[in-house]
Amino acid sequence: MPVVALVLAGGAGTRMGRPKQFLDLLGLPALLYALRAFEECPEVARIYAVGDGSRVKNLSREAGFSKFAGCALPGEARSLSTKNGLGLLSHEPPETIVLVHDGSRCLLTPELVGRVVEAALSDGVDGVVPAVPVSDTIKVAEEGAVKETLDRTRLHAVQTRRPSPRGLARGVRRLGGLFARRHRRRLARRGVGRARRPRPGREDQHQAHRARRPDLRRGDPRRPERVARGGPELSFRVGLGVDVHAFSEAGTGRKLILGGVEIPYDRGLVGHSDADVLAHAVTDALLGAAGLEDIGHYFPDTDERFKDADSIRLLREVRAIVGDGWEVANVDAVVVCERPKIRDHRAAMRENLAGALGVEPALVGVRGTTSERLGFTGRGEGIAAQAVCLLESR
Ligand SMILES: Nc1ccn([C@@H]2O[C@H](COP(=O)(O)O)[C@@H](O)[C@H]2O)c(=O)n1
Ligand SMILES: C[C@@]1(CO)OP(=O)(O)OP(=O)(O)OC[C@H]1O
Repeated sequence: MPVVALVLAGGAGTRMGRPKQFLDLLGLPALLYALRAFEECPEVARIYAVGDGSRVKNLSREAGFSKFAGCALPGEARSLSTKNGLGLLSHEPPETIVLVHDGSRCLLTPELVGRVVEAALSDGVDGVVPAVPVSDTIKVAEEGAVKETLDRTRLHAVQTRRPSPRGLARGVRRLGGLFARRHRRRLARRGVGRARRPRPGREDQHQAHRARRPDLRRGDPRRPERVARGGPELSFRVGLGVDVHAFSEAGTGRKLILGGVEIPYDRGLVGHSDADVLAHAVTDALLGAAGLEDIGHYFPDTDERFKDADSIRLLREVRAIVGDGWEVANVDAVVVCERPKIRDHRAAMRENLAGALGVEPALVGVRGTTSERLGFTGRGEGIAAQAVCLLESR
């Protein structure tokens, strides 16, 4: 019975901000590992894909793969991509087993593919999913209250999409992919048809962003975030922000704003905006971590729109510019001045900054220090602030 793979590689990576299947993993795109697992599995005769045809084809050619047989365009939804892919299989014999796989699940091994095929070939099986037993305690909660603790001996965490619907190609040819799927579901609702059988998977077969291979532990220089230096493919990025503002003369009525908090003091800081030196340092740290331009690029001090601007609002705008592909792991900031002492305002500052960043205040540190009367901060001429921001890709 022929076995073919259909690798879905057309996702835009909306949640992560870029296509996961092309993330750099030890110098190679994640997708290549998924394709290789099928290439090296003797049971698989051909590999089809859904995605950017020329990119997938080049990847296969450069890797010397011999089984690549064609690529279909992605659809707007995952189900439509699968349908497009299944459309490529019209010339395959009706009894073909189709291994449908998500191309971003790159730690698949030829052995696991082989085990799935073996299970799919056994009698009475309609489909197979690789899964691992759940080791966590799973509770059902409603409105914050625990309702039930599930019996985990019955639970399996499924590691990939439905990989081997036997005869699906035949169904697709006759009925169209979506109908075939709906048809199957209707039968299942009625209790007709055969259940999909979970197949023992391996914990390390998860998607790229959840990879837990024991040989790629944190600190190992081969971990993806370490090897892809400097490029946009890093999983973590750090940024540093530094800012300085001079004190106004006493009695001008200029407010002193730090981290969005108005601090009672006889002098404020001079600036085009509200001169919130702390918010500016955090903003630049965030921009730096995201590999973007600096604060002055987005909010020029020649633009009247930013005259006396609320810098916490500007930080919120920058957080939106950075986008959902990055999660703020944490921020830490230091304010340098002899006076005023900021210790009583730190909690409010952390709350304001965290609110603009869309994270919990616990992830934003703010501390104050003097410069032991040295330098311009020591002479009370102004305030300096520094911040670091760590971003983690989603
Ligand atoms: N602007 C400041 C400066 C200092 N603090 C607090 O005082 C502690 C001691 O500062 P040193 O510079 O003398 O080490 C510092 O750890 C802060 O708790 C402050 O709140 N605001
Ligand atoms: C936010 C802005 C807007 O003019 O604030 P400024 O008060 O000018 O502060 P600075 O830190 O010198 O530069 C950042 C500017 O983009």
